[in-house]
Amino acid sequence: MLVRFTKMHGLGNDFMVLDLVTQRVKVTPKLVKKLGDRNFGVGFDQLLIVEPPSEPDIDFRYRIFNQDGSEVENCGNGARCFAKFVRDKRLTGKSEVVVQTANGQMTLKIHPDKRVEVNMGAPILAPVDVPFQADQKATTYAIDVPLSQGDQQVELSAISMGNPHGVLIVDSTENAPVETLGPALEAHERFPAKANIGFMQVISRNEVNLRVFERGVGETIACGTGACAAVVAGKLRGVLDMPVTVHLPGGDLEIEWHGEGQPVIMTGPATTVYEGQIFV
Ligand SMILES: N[C@@H](CCC[C@H](N)C(=O)O)C(=O)O
Repeated sequence: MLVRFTKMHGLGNDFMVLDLVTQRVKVTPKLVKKLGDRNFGVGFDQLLIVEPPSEPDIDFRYRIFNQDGSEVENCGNGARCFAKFVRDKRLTGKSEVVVQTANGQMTLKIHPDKRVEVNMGAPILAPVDVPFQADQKATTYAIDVPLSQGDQQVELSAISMGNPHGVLIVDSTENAPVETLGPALEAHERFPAKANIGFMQVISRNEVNLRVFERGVGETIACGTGACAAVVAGKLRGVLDMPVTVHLPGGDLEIEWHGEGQPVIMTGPATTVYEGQIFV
């Protein structure tokens, strides 16, 4: 069967977007892995699926698969591309749409300057809901990380933006041990659903550098939910004021969060690369 798709990116975090409002495809982990292969398929960090809503107050259902075939709860950069996609494909005439993810709702708003603002909802801080194994809620947790050269202790904040994140503060993102600590923490036993791991360098109270080792992918050049989790961690740790510019290897995001119970607002670009068709 020939399937239409669009290749997009949000600051270089790249996506294959499938419209399952007007076409039918059985999406399996095996198919996702095949399509996500950068040598034998289309290649992407995440596959984004646009589906009709299951409730009347929602515009679309938004599903996300990592390159390794796992279905996940959220993708921030993908959300901005989702908004551009449904407008460009005339699946909606609205410039503000409400989407349903596996873990909640998000509102996506296209600005006149074409940047997309996403209301990501309130971060989840209770360890059991991240999920993160801890006796009680804290701003940071000290955890032992088994590495081939011996155990290392790190301090991290455990935050869910619908999907689980661990955020570490480092002196410099350039020299951060992303390749070693990233995979070890992603699969750490205290994150039972695994986690995305962010390495944040605080430049000033309104500016940070960030690298993210993404669950199910590896290091990507931008992670939207990772940027939101990092800003939440920085505010909880008393080192950031709002708004915050997050410099990721692929470009900048503007993030705002005003405290517990409040939604995180993320604003940034969404880009279409090309349209394609592939036999599945
Ligand atoms: N690239 C993303 C996050 C995608 C999902 C993540 N890898 C997970 O497994 O939770 C973003 O921009 O937020």
